[in-house]
Amino acid sequence: MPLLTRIRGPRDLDRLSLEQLDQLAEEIRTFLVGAVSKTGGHLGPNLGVVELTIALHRVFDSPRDKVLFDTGHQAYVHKLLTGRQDFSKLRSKGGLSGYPSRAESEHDIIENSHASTVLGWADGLAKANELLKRDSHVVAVIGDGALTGGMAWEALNNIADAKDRPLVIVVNDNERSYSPTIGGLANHLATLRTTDGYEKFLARTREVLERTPVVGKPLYETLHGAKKGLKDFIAPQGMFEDLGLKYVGPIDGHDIEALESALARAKRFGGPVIVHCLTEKGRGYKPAEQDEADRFHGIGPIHPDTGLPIKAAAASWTSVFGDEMVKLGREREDIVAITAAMLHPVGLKKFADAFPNRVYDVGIAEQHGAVSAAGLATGGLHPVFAVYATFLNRAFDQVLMDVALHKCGVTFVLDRAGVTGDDGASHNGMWDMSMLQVVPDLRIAAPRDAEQLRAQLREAVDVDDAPTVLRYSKGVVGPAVPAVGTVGGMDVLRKADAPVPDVLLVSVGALAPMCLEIAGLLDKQGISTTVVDPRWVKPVDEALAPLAARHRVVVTVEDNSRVGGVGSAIAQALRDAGVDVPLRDFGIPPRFLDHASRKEVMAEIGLTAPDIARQVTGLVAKLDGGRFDRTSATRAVDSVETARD
Ligand SMILES: Cc1ncc(C[n+]2csc(CCOP(=O)(O)OP(=O)(O)O)c2C)c(N)n1
Ligand SMILES: CC(=O)[C@@H](O)[C@H](O)COP(=O)(O)O
Ligand SMILES: [Mg+2]
Repeated sequence: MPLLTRIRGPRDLDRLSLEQLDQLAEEIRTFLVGAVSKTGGHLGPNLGVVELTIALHRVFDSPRDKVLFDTGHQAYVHKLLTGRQDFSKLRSKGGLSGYPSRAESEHDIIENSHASTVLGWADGLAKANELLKRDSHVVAVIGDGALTGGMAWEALNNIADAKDRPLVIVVNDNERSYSPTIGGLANHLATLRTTDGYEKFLARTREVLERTPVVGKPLYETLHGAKKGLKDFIAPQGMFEDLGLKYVGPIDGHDIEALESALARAKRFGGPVIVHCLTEKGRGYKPAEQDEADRFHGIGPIHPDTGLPIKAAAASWTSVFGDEMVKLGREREDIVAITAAMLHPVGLKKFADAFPNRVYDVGIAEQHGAVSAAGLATGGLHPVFAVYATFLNRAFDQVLMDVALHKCGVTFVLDRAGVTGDDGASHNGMWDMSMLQVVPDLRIAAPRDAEQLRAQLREAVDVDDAPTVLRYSKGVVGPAVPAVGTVGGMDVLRKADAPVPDVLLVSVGALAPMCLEIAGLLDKQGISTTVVDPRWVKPVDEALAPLAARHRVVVTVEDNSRVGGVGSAIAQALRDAGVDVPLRDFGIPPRFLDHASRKEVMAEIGLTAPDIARQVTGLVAKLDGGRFDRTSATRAVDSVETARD
């Protein structure tokens, strides 16, 4: 990589000729395939923005000028050009983040990997530049998928209002989110893509007319002056133009010279301007180009020559959900599915194949998805909105005020709940069970294994007068964890072998195997433990308080924030029931977690069996300091119904 290794910062690009820039682009593609095939990551999106990112850093002067990326999954090339070329530990602990990171570089601004926020950031930065009279440009790169998000349009509405506030918006249009981008906007962009750009027409006309003596120049001026009508006729740009935004394009997003020319013009424009670039996701790497599903949007480690995964996919929580949805779809015609531009990742592809007119891809528009679900439910259907837990954050008010307030039977299935790890802070599904605790009548289930996922999904879709939520982890589904009894609606996973058990351990969702391991470790300390799985964690099961009263201490373990999570809700339920048994809640601390593997993050935050067992042992030891009279406790064992044969 003779050229790439010589690029230590964006200014090193200035001395390269066009031929060398094309060579650099090839070197970057080779680098990306070689590096990301080892680590996994967003190969497709980054292969699509090689020339675009080179041109951006040639025309704009980062970090004085701010180069912003929406979602940030397509910022690998930006990292390569801004002094970060060691991708050996990409997305791993201590290695480069898979997204922009302020800790890594002054060239990075937005770390949030939630889509459709870049234009808001750009609007704010442009306003600050204007007010502080700062000589700095703002250029925001937003994908056609992210442009389907409502926040992008809220920002555009503001940006278009300030005709003299410089701001360059680059639409990176590769016609896809994961799947082909949907909706009216996508169709409009397609119109812009397919017509021969007005700019090209004008450039050609100027050439001809300037060679035409006498009438040529005035005629050109007239033509240029009639731009609105002319533009709509030659290259309908209605939407952006009608918003008052200057539109430049469509530009070949793989032609560095054309890109630089368009970006330079946009930079000089002195107001808000959109540069519409046509790119190809996965460009230059056949396996990605030929990947119909999502052009290698996000991959695990692969064989670089074939693009085939190194590890075969094992049964995941997602696949268990997807298969059960197909069965449900056959049994109940009222069941419909919603996805926010993530049909495959949330496991709805099979449902879509089986029931093509009963699945709605709303684009990257989770808020709309939730409100639309309220409409679907009110219209007599039962929508199942499958979405990553962290992406539901932005639809909180819609869940509260549209779905719950109107008692709509909507089921939200939250994939990637809990610590996800390598996608960094904004991808952990660590807020859902806190956020949703405050939604009246909403019920939350946290399945511990595949059988419980199937069962709880069926229970959820049977509720037609309130929202229900299922949440489960990323990746391979855990081992089957059978119940040995029940108490109320809760499953007993392990009965204490003492008449007055020490610990009632409340295990939430997929952490059941770890909780059983904790109980085993406590056994070795002579501490007896009952392990229960509430199954439905909201509302708190009525049998929990009386059961707690028969133990010396309650311990809750959840893959959610400690703040306002299940542990907090159970503590409140015990207080309300007048049961003052000490409670210790284990969960994710309320802080942003740096990227690392899930296992590493869980260890870092102490959500491991040894860590928890150690703390519980200390707790019980304190109780044994004489504060607790064992004889006063009644027998707990008989309160557990013996397991059905
Ligand atoms: C709020 C939100 N919902 C969903 C996602 C998951 N997601 C990440 S990238 C992506 C597709 C983005 O498409 P586009 O903006 O066109 O970028 P491209 O990958 O095509 O470059 C989606 C849906 C997200 N990051 N944020
Ligand atoms: C950038 C983005 O939000 C998605 O591509 C996300 O990285 C996917 O995560 P999974 O790999 O867990 O599906
Ligand atoms: Mg796209």
